[in-house]
Amino acid sequence: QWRLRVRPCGILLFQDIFVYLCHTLSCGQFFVSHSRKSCMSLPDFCNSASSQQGEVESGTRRKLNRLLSFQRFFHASRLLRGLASHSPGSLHILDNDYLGQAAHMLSKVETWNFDIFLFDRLTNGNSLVTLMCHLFNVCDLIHHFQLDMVKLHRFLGMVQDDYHSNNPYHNAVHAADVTQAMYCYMKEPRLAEQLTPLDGFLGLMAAAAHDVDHPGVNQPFLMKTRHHLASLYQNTSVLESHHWRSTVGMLRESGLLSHLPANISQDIEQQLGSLILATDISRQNEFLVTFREHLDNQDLDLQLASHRHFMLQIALKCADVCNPCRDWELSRQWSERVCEEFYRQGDLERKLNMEISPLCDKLTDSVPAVQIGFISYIVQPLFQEWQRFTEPSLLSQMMMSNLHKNKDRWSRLWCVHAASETQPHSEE
Ligand SMILES: Nc1ncnc2c1ncn2[C@@H]1O[C@@H]2COP(=O)(O)O[C@H]2[C@H]1O
Repeated sequence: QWRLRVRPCGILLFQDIFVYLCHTLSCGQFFVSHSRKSCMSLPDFCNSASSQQGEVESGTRRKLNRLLSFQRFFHASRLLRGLASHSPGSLHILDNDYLGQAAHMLSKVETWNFDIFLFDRLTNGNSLVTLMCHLFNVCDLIHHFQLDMVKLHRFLGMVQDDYHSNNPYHNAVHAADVTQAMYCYMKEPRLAEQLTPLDGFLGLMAAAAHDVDHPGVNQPFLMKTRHHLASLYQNTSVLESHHWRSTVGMLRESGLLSHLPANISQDIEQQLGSLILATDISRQNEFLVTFREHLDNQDLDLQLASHRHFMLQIALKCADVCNPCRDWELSRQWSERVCEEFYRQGDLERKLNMEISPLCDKLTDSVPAVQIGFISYIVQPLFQEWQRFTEPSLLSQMMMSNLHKNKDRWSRLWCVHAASETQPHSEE
C-alpha cells in the first residue's frame, strides 16, 4: 500500500487500482501521491540556507513523506478516533459514523456557517477532494463534461496532496474553504441565472487550485532570497503563476481533459490562469476600480462571456479573502493561522539576518492590529462593492454584518492588548 504512486507515464498498476477500489468502497475517497517536483516548503528554506547536505536530506525526507502519505492517512484516521492501536471491530462503524456526519454537512454545503475545520476532521483530512467531488456532482459537471471519475479523483488527489499541510494558513483546508465560499457566490441569484456549466467548472477548479504548492512565504521573500520561482516568473505574480502552471501540469498528468478537443482544453487552461492570477493581492486596487466603474455605470452584461469571466475573477477574489466575513469562531481561527504563517516567515528572516517583512514581526505586529488593517483596507472596500452587485442579497448582508462584528471584536482585543503593553511589568 505504501507504494501507491501514479507512474510518471500516468498508468496505474493493478496494485494501485486494488488499493483505490478498497479505499473508495470503504471510505468514499482516496489519497494519491505523485512524482512531480514541488515548490520548496518553509523548513526546506532553512535547510537550503544551512548546507548542501541539508538539501539532500530535505529532498530525501520529502520523498519519504510522499511515500508514506497513504500510511499517514491511516495514522491520522486512527488518531481522529482516539485509537492508539488497531481495534478492527470498531473501525467500520466509526468510519461510517464520521462519513455520515460529513455527508450531512454536505447536504447543507451552501450555508455560510459551514464549518470547514470540522468537515476536514470528519473526512480525515480529505476535505478538498470530498467537497469538490460533491460539488461537481450537484452541479452536474461530471455528466456535462463527460469526466472520467478515476481521472477526476486522481487530479483532485494530486491538488490536495500538493498543498503543504504544515502551512498554518495556505493549506488544503484554506483551498476547501475558498471553494465552499466560491460555490456560495456562484449561487447568488444575480450570477447563478447567467453562469454556464463551463463557468461553474472554471470557478470551482480555480478556487480549489488557486494556492496549490504555496511555500508559506510571500513573493517579496522569494525575491529577497533569489528563489528560482522569482527568476522564472520575473518577479511578477510569482506565486500565482506557480499555482496556475502547477495546476496545468496536474491537469495534463491526470488526463482529466484529454477527451476534449485541444482548443477547448487550451481555453480552459488559459481561463484558469486568468482566474488564479486575479488572486494576486497586489492587483487588488486594479480590480476594485474596474468593478466600481461597472457598478457606477450599471453596464455589466452577464450575457457576455468577458463580463461573466470578470465577475468570476471578482467572486474568486472575494472568496479568497472572505474569512473576516465568517462567523467569529471560524474567522478567528483563520486570523490566527494567517498571522502564525506571517510570524514564521518573520522568524526565518530574523534568523537569516534579513529585514523583517511588514506584518511578520511577532514582537510588534499583534493579531488584532493585523486584522483591523486587513479588514479596513482590503476586505471591507471589496465586499462593499460585492454587496452592491448582489443588490444586496441576504448572504451579502450577513457577511457585512459578520465583518462589522468581527472588526469591533478585534478593536476591543486591540485595546486590551495595547493596555497590557503599557502596563509596567510586575518586577519593575
Ligand atoms: N485574516 C487575514 N488577515 C491578514 N491577512 C490575510 C487574512 N486573510 C488573508 N490574508 C492575506 O490575503 C492574501 C490573499 O492572497 P494570498 O493568499 O497570497 O495571501 C493572503 C494573505 O496574505
